[in-house]
Amino acid sequence: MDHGTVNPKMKLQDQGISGLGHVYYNLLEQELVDVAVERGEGTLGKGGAFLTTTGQFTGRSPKDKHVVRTPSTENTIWWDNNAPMAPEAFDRLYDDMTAHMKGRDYFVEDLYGGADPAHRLDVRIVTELAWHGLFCRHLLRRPEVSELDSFSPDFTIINCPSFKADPERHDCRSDTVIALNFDRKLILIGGTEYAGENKKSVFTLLNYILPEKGIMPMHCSANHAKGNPVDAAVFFGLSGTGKTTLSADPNRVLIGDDEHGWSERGIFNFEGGCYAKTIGLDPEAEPEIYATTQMPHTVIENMVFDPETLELDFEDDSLTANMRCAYPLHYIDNASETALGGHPKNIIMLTCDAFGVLPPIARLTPAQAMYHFLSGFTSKVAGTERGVTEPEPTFSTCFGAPFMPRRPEVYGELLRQKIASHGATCWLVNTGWTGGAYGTGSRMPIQATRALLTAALDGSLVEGQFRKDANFGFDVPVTCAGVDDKLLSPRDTWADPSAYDAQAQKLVDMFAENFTQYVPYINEDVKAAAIG
Ligand SMILES: Nc1ncnc2c1ncn2[C@@H]1O[C@H](COP(=O)(O)OP(=O)(O)O)[C@@H](O)[C@H]1O
Ligand SMILES: C=C(OP(=O)(O)O)C(=O)O
Ligand SMILES: [Mn+2]
Repeated sequence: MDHGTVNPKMKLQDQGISGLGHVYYNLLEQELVDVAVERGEGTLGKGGAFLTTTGQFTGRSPKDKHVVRTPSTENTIWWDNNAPMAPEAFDRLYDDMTAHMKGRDYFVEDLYGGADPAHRLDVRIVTELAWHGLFCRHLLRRPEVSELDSFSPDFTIINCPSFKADPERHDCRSDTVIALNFDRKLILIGGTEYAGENKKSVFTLLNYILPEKGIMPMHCSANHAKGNPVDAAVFFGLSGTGKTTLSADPNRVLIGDDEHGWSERGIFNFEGGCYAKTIGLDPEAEPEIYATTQMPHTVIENMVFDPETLELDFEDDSLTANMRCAYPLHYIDNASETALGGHPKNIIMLTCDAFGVLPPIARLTPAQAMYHFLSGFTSKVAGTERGVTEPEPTFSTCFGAPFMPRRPEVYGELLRQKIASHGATCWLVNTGWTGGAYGTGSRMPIQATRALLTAALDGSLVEGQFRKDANFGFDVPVTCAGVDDKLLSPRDTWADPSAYDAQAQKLVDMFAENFTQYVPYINEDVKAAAIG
């Protein structure tokens, strides 16, 4: 087999990493699939997809993620949210990991994050698993072949699942570790095969770097109106709230499904691909995403399949509810070629409310938007983090606390300024429960969410009538084409309205208690928008 398509001038030994077995530089998708199958990392699936499992960990390990504490990060990192690691411990981790790597084969992919050339970050990913290289080629962005020869990474990520960290030596919590060192421009990942750690560590990196350039990094999906990139929308949301599902809208152009920046020029995707959950994926409701599961090189992670027919089982969650497929953006028919959009006209904050209290959509004033952005109320859904087995209500600030190295107000202030300068309309959308809490009610019908979003984005919803919500103070439409009026009034969807009132009051109190931490940092208008 002809390995190594583009050998960059800068090799791993030029970065001080030597003694490895064979190093494969910048293999392309088909070669990575072939090598991965040859090495027994997985199975060739229908249509040329690659099927694999990740063993013990099938979701992120947020508690094992560390940031190295040095004079340069001491005052910039939000230490309440990011576990520190001593620089000497990181140095030992690096030495031990690179010693462990000796004699083993590795895959290097030179890629970048950020579709806007002015703000892109060149990242070298060194992986022990060939299919992690493939995953990163899908999820990150690919330089032109002509750029590879002179590629010089701004940051290097080493992902070595067979390496087990030692909490004593490495100042970490378990044998799984994700360690970000902003001074040494290195990220080390060990002890987990879950591919999502790769992309979310690049995201965390960009969340650290971009605010200093005045760019708002966002845990959101994005799309724009057909033929009109200026009419863009972003959909903030923690994992499982519907970013990927709702941004793939046959009537709009997909910019990206998970991570974007908002600069003075508009929005840009950080990534080049999508990472969709496949549990219960319905070919009728989600035809675009469904189709990718049988396309060449798509990575199918932790799905049960029939070994004879290779038929995927979209219902069997015995490995995890967080089963996934990863594919490049262009696998979705109506994806943007540039991955760029204008300043968003609409900002949607997705919340998966397991209490069944919040309405399916509400319009927010800029101050209310800031309140909800800092609060980040939603649920952790099953499987996306270790130990989560049913929807677990949480306040995840910026709708992505696990990926925010800086204090929430840093991101909040950037968003506030951008909304004020560009006049976006803001919405809160509940994709969680209706008719009762998790256990008694049901998940919000996707068709209803889609109809509400269509009306919000085409401008028709703002033209209609609204009621002010007694508990939360935001405006809720009373009617919308294609949606049962009753659904818009959550109290009426509950069998027992007084039980709704009690649950709503509980949620109001939770909001109030959670928000006290932000009060010292916010403007008067946001204080006035506070709930409870
Ligand atoms: N009303 C709804 N809106 C969005 N997603 C929904 C809704 N009801 C159920 N779902 C399911 O919730 C999951 C959302 O996951 P996904 O779109 O991957 O979220 P994210 O990209 O934010 O992690 C999908 O499995 C989707 O089918
Ligand atoms: C990959 C992830 O992101 P999301 O579920 O938001 O797509 C994750 O949270 O591990
Ligand atoms: Mn997603």
